[in-house]
Amino acid sequence: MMHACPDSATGGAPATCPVIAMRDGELQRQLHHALESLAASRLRCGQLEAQLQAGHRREHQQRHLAEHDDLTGLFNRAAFRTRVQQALAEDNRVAVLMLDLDGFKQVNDNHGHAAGDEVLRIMAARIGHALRSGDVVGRLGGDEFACLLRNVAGSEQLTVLARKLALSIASPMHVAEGRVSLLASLGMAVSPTDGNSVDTLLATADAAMYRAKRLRKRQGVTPPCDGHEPVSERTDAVLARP
Ligand SMILES: Nc1nc2c(ncn2[C@@H]2O[C@H](COP(=O)(O)OP(=O)(O)OP(=O)(O)O)[C@@H](O)[C@H]2O)c(=O)[nH]1
Repeated sequence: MMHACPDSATGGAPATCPVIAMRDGELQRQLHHALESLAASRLRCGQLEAQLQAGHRREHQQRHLAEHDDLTGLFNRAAFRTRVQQALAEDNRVAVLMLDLDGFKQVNDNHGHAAGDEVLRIMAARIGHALRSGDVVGRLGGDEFACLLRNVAGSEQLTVLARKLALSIASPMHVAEGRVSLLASLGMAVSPTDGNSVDTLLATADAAMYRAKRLRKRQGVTPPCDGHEPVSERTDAVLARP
């Protein structure tokens, strides 16, 4: 059966429309085919979207692995350095606080390596809790941690933080059915006073930390001292300068 359909090209005059002219069965077959293609396309779109999301997840995981320390979940040394670099490019006053546990080796020796791992995880969490939400914490290796503080207001803020950290770290913990109480030696450097590069800031904070450690060892300081004295000395010395 032939149908007439309006044709705008002929000014609305009826014209023969070959598609409509097909048999109803043929139209249904083509409609069915079109719907099948549509369903297949939707399925393919869904599969592509899932593949894309899996790719993004893999990329995110790989980036996370590349930037984070497995044991504590903190930034690793390279990622921490990158954050310091970014902070120096954006902020005037950036402080790096370096921290190394004292006598940590004894934990491994006395309680086992797994207990040592647990202590490192607990210390990482304690350091994170002591900081503001925008601050950055990294584990530079072994029992050495570093904090990056941006928009540092002044020496008082750093002194308060150093004491808070030292006290938090020193509080006893229970691991492997034993009680562990450790101190940490801290050192810090502030830009621009102590330098404007990642290397200088980290090296200055590191040197300050080792001075604090040497001092502590000379003094034979042991827990339950809160361990902040060398830090406040260092803080005052750094921030007293114009
Ligand atoms: N459990 C555990 N131990 C580690 C890890 N990484 C490093 N260590 C150990 O941590 C210790 C760090 O060495 P030191 O800093 O010299 O030990 P310390 O007793 O703290 O010495 P001081 O800093 O001089 O007080 C070494 O014994 C390492 O084997 C780790 O991921 N897990």
